[in-house]
Amino acid sequence: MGQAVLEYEGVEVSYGGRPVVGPVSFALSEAQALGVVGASGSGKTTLACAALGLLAPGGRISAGDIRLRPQGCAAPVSLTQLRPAQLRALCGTSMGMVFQDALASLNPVRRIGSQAFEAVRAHERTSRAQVARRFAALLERLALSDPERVMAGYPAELSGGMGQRVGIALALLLRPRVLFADEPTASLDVIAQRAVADELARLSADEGVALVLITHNIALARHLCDEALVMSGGAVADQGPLAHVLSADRACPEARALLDAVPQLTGREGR
Ligand SMILES: Nc1ncnc2c1ncn2[C@@H]1O[C@H](COP(=O)(O)OP(=O)(O)OP(=O)(O)O)[C@@H](O)[C@H]1O
Repeated sequence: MGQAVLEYEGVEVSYGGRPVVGPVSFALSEAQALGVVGASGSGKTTLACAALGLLAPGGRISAGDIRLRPQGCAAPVSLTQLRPAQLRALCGTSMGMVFQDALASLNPVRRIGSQAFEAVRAHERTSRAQVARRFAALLERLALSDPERVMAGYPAELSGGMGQRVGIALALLLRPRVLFADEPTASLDVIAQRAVADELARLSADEGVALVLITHNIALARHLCDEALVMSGGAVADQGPLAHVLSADRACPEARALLDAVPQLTGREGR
C-alpha cells in the first residue's frame, strides 16, 4: 500500500461521556475505497462525522486519532488537534462528504448554481462561468439532464433523487482527496444509481480519490470497494480485503446477516 491519505487509529467516539463507537483503526491510500457496512445504528455515520467535525452536540472523539494528508503536505495532519476553523478549511477540498439526505444540506433560498459558486469560491479563485462549466459536466455525468435548468433552480424544485445527485456534484466540485459517501445511492432509481456508482469508480481510479463508502448496499460496496469494515453495535466486527470479509464462506455473523438480507428475487412460480 502507498502512503496513507487517511488514517484512523484506535478512534473512539463518546456521547455525554459514554463511549458509543470504537475503537476503529484503518488506513486508506490514494485510489483505495473502503466499504463501511453494518446494521442501522452500528456506528457507520458517526465514524465519518468524527473526521469532519460534524458530531452532534455532546459528541467527541474520546480516544485515538484521525490523520489526514492534505494535497502537497509532507506530513499528515492530526484532525483531533485542529481548531474548528482549521478543520473547516480542510472540509470540502481535502475531505468531502456526501450526506444521506443531501437535499436537506442545501440552502433553500439560494439558487443551486449560486450555492455551487459560493462553495468553490470559499476555497479557490475562480469565475462563475468556470464553476458553472465544471458543475454542469458533473451533473451530466451523474445522469441529470438539463443541468442549466437545475443550476438556475431552487432546492425545492428538485425531486429527492435529483437533490441527492446535486449534493454529490457539490461535494465533487471541490475535488476532495478523501470522500466520505453516506448511502449515496439510497434515493435513486437504477439508472441514476449506475451513473453515481460509475462516477465514484472513475474518481477513485482516474483521480486517486480515497473513498469511504458507508452503505447497506452490498452490491454497491462490491462494485466500488477493495477493503471492507463491518460495524456492529459500535464496534468493528471484521475488516480486511472486501472479497474476504464479504465472501459467503468466510463472513462473520454480522456480515452474513447483511449478505442474507440481500433480496433474492424469484418469479411467482419460484414461491
Ligand atoms: N446525537 C447522538 N447522541 C447520542 N448518541 C448518539 C448520537 N448519534 C449517534 N449516537 C450513537 O451512535 C450510534 C451509532 O449511530 P450512527 O448514526 O453512526 O449509526 P449508523 O450505522 O450510521 O446508522 P444508520 O445506518 O441508521 O445511518 C447510535 O446507535 C447511538 O448509540
